[in-house]
Amino acid sequence: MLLAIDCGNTNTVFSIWDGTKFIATWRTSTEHQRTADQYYVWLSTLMEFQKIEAEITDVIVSSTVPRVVFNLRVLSDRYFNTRPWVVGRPDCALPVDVRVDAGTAVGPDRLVNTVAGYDLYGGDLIVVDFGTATTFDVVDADGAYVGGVISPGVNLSLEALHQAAAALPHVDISRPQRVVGTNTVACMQSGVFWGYVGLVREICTRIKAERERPMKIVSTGGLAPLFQQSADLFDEYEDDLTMHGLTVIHAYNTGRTT
Ligand SMILES: Nc1ncnc2c1ncn2[C@@H]1O[C@H](COP(=O)(O)OP(=O)(O)OP(=O)(O)O)[C@@H](O)[C@H]1O
Ligand SMILES: CC(C)(CO)[C@@H](O)C(=O)NCCC(=O)O
Ligand SMILES: [K+]
Repeated sequence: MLLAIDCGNTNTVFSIWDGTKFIATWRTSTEHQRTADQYYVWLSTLMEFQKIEAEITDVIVSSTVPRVVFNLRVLSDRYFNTRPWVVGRPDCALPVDVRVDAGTAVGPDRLVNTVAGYDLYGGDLIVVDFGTATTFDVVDADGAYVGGVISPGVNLSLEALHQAAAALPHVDISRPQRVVGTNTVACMQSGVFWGYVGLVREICTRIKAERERPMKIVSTGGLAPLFQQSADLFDEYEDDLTMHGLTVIHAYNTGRTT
């Protein structure tokens, strides 16, 4: 079975893929100090607890944090006796082209989202991922990643207000009832929530205009459903787009589904 690891700047997600479905998914915070042994203790405890008797034969990693890759490699070598596929490394081929300025190291999560989006919906796509940053990945008609947009993430925006202004509290995002807030928290939520609705709509409209063609918009990431409720921002929502992309890239490189 395949262990797929999606390491973001905030959270790292581990999923086990049996060739047709994910049989388990676990999330932990991303910490580059965590060693291979620590990962294994954590993983094996959860597997035991959930009575999952999966024999991991393959590992694939997408990491936006370069420093964690070393320990994930050791985890794979030492405990699963397999060399991991690492997205973005030359020996891990992608089923799509990457057409960007020379020397640009595109975030592996964005490449994986591109592959996943193209696999599920075909080309001429905008993939919007609400993670630490909110990214827009533009997928050409032939599936190529051709660039995109990086915006500050929703939680990051709220946190920045709290960090920079002495009187602004820590606030969690939610959809405010009204635009005009009558207390500090409501004012902050309104600014970020409705500001974000506008940001997403404006960026997608401009991408479509710049490319002069209709494009399907696919959203993913923890906060995507919150924004989908409020307006017709997206055509599709996928809760585990990145994980799906990892299985596609693994199959492309090995010729096996698991
Ligand atoms: N209704 C909600 N309100 C606040 N936060 C939410 C809500 N729903 C999901 N989340 C948050 O969304 C996050 C999941 O998003 P996702 O995994 O896409 O990105 P991330 O882990 O924050 O970022 P990265 O992938 O860059 O590490 C979780 O941290 C969770 O706290
Ligand atoms: C933008 C993030 C942080 C989103 O996770 C990640 O994709 C990244 O670190 N990207 C590198 C720069 C780029 O994608 O062009
Ligand atoms: K993510």
